[in-house]
Amino acid sequence: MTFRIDVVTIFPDYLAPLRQSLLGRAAERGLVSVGVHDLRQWTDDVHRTVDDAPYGGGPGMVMRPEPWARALADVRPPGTRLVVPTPAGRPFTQAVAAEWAAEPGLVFACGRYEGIDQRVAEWAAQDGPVSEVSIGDYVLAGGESAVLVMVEAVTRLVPGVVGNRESVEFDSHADGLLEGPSYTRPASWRGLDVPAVLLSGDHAAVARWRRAESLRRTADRRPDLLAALPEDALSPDDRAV
Ligand SMILES: N#Cc1ccccc1Cn1ccc2ccc(-c3cc(N)[nH]n3)cc21
Repeated sequence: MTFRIDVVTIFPDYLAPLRQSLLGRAAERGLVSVGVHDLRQWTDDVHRTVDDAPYGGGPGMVMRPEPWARALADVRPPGTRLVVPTPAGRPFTQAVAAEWAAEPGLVFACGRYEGIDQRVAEWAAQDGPVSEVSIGDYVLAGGESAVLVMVEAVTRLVPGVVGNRESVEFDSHADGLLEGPSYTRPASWRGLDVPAVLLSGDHAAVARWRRAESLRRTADRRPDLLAALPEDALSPDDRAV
């Protein structure tokens, strides 16, 4: 089953990286297919206008609803989730990425200016789920960068895309915690040594150490994640860290 991704934008070249590396190989293998569409294709004036002044006044311009409705009617398979990046969205998280990776595909609407007329999201909800999401608490100039981030996070979770399943199952955030530190050769480098337990060959001790480091790092850098863990997520050993 091919995971289908369509992106509608006024800057199609911005999405060129979607053809590279991991996603490129996944596309060649038929696991993922990507379509990028220029919104201006669905305008009907000589200037190919996609924006207009905001009702109620205020700075900047807002994207007109009609070109979006025409584009989505052509591009979006019925029932496919429409993802609209926005600074005012719900947080996009690893859990959301995993949820979406199990669906048949996604359509992304990349806004620019001050965003897209809100009625587009309302209208689109008639034909399937609509998710207005934020990739972080900062304001970008448009949705394209957010789409590159989300496509990368979602497609690496599509079965078969990442060869070694373990490398995604032990991701940061996969278990609600940050992953701990990683090391490789040499064992001693510029006076800095790899923690001895990792050289011990004692797999149980390594697993305990890694869990402790993950908890320690999460408590230090993201106490909010620790607080959000379900009650039964931490063992007595965990609480001793
Ligand atoms: N909307 C809006 C907006 C509102 C005020 C000022 C500037 C913009 C720019 N903009 C237009 C489209 C668009 C899409 C996504 C983001 C976005 C997502 C995250 N997580 N940060 N920023 C921003 C976007």
